[in-house]
Amino acid sequence: MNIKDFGKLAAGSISEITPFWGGKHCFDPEPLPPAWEFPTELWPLLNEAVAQLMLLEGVGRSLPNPTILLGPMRDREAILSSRMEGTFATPQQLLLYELEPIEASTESDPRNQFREVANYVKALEHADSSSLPTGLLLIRQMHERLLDGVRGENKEPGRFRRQQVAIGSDARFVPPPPERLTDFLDELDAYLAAEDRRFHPLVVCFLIHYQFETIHPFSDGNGRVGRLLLTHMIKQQCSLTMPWLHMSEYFSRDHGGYCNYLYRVSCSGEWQNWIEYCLQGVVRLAGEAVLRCDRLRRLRDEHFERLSKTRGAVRLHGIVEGLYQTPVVTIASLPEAYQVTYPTAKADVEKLVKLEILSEWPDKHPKTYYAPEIFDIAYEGL
Ligand SMILES: Nc1ncnc2c1ncn2[C@@H]1O[C@H](COP(=O)(O)OP(=O)(O)OP(=O)(O)O)[C@@H](O)[C@H]1O
Repeated sequence: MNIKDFGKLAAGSISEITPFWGGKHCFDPEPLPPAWEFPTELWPLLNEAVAQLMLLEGVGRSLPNPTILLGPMRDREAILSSRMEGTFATPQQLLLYELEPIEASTESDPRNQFREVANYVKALEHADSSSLPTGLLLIRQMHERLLDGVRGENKEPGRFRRQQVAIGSDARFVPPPPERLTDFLDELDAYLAAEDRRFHPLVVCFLIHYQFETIHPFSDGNGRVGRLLLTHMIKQQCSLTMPWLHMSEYFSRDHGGYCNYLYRVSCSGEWQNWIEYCLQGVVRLAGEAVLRCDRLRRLRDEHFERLSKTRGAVRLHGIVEGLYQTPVVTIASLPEAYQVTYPTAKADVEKLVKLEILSEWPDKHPKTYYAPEIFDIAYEGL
């Protein structure tokens, strides 16, 4: 860590630590809230971000079935947040792994990565269904789910770190040492539980995201858990009915830029730039999510229109609705989910293929079908 980067306006202090591969200095952040005032020139952007978020909430709430939007958004978040940290799965690999999770046999087996991405989805779902307040216990549970069953050293699911870490192979940033972690985490926990009326709740989420990443409480998974927490906080702090907004898609468009904004807060207290950058992301992503939702809703109407001309439409409706949650099925996966016999499930799939709602995925055994039109909208650009 280049301590010359840290000036008088730094959002914390540099201190000496026991030398390790990343040097002999670390950064101790000041507890939240920062000694910074939200500037009047950011009000129009904040208003626009909140308006876009509320529009997304309205569109989401008006959906006949919220999974139309939530399923694809969760998957996109899991894929992109993991990709930022070098864990890769394509949408196809994620969906097929979820359909049939086969354990990885070695650390280098790519199924390890598919599992981590699938775990990310589970961690999002866990946070959403948990009745725990947003605090350290929930954060540990998210970490536990994220790294559950993943092979590799230093994973320690659900445990705060007991060793020094550094960010980047060049140790560009060194978080506080493990012996001071409890103090920093207790302060963060207290801030999470408090209601800070000095800042808009949406702004509070981004202050906390910075603080969490700067403390870096785990030996692995900090980037992803920080962004899982961010999704959850945006829902909670902004009183959304569902976690509609996920920020990784925005951060991943310029990973270096995102990390630089975080770094500049530490070095020179550049809260304004960080918050402005995040609010711009909210405007952009919420707008994109509204459009995606609109396209999925119109496609759903069109699918139901196609179904209305077919016998057995009521049962097929249920299957098609399920495709908006997960656009991939095997015949064998249907009988239990829809209380039908295997021959009925087979006939249903054949009807959906005829209606061009399902297509067979090439070279898959057992035969696997997916909904190409849903897939293209849900995973566009991934
Ligand atoms: N200068 C910085 N200050 C604070 N946080 C930062 C800084 N630079 C990057 N980060 C955060 O740290 C994350 C990466 O940290 P690191 O490489 O240690 O990941 P990790 O703990 O292995 O987590 P994961 O397994 O999710 O990658 C980034 O995605 C970003 O959220």
